[in-house]
Amino acid sequence: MSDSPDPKEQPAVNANEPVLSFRNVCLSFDRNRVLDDISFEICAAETCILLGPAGSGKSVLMKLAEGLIKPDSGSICVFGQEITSMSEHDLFALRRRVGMVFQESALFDSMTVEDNVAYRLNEEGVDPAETHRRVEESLNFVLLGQAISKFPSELSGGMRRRVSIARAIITNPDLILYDSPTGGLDPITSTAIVELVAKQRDISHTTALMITHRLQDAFTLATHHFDPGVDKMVPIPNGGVDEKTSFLILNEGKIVFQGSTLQLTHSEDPWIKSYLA
Ligand SMILES: Nc1ncnc2c1ncn2[C@@H]1O[C@H](COP(=O)(O)OP(=O)(O)OP(=O)(O)O)[C@@H](O)[C@H]1O
Repeated sequence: MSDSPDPKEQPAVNANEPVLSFRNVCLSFDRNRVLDDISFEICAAETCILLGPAGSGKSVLMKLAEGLIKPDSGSICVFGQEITSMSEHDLFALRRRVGMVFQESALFDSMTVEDNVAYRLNEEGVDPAETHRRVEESLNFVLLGQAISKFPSELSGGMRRRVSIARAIITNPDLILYDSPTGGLDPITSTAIVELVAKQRDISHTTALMITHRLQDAFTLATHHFDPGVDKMVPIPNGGVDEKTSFLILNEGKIVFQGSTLQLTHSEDPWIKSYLA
């Protein structure tokens, strides 16, 4: 057992400090530098969209944020706590405050949708009636209440992605890490998933880091709001953008852009212009 305090018992999110921060983070595999001097921060209620060509280091950056791998140098703080030197026990406790949506949904095929979504609550020993209520609430949030008794193999790719989001939000996380939540989905299904990301951002104001390979999804998220009145995502009027959504772009392990949607669309940098073209 560790002497350090249980992160779950600490104050939810201090609005004055970043929820996630990287400072001068470097990582090499076999002398091949895959992340080079990465520094950025995401504050409470902000959504950071992580873009970049294949192999630019997006997934590695997310694995570092989850504490699954350690950097060679630099500092990574989650909820103000340095995680690069944290024990597995403390990381485990800290991850209870983080929702993760993995690239391929990563559902347990032998479990029903209900058991998949309930997984973390069951691990924490939450009362079964309370767990069932929260599973229903999470599944209703992702518009999948009718699938509660099904198995993952009975669901479409888009439905599995919804279940994955329901599983990530059931603990009311303070940070959500979305690793390519629309990867492999057709454009219409992708937009439905982006709508859920917007819904979580605009209703629960959860801090988020989202990798996407699809520029269209990134800009849809940046230019739309979820409107609870009509229960769907709508364009922000007058060509507006969401002020809490920003972009981070990697290329060959380096940050080549960091800033707002408007800064991105007005960038004069030749590489950025050709990447967005
Ligand atoms: N465990 C590993 N061992 C060695 N090299 C690795 C390892 N994981 C990632 N890499 C290398 O690190 C680089 C960045 O990989 P990463 O998966 O982060 O890219 P990415 O931007 O997420 O790509 P994609 O868009 O294709 O998912 C790649 O060159 C990759 O081959």
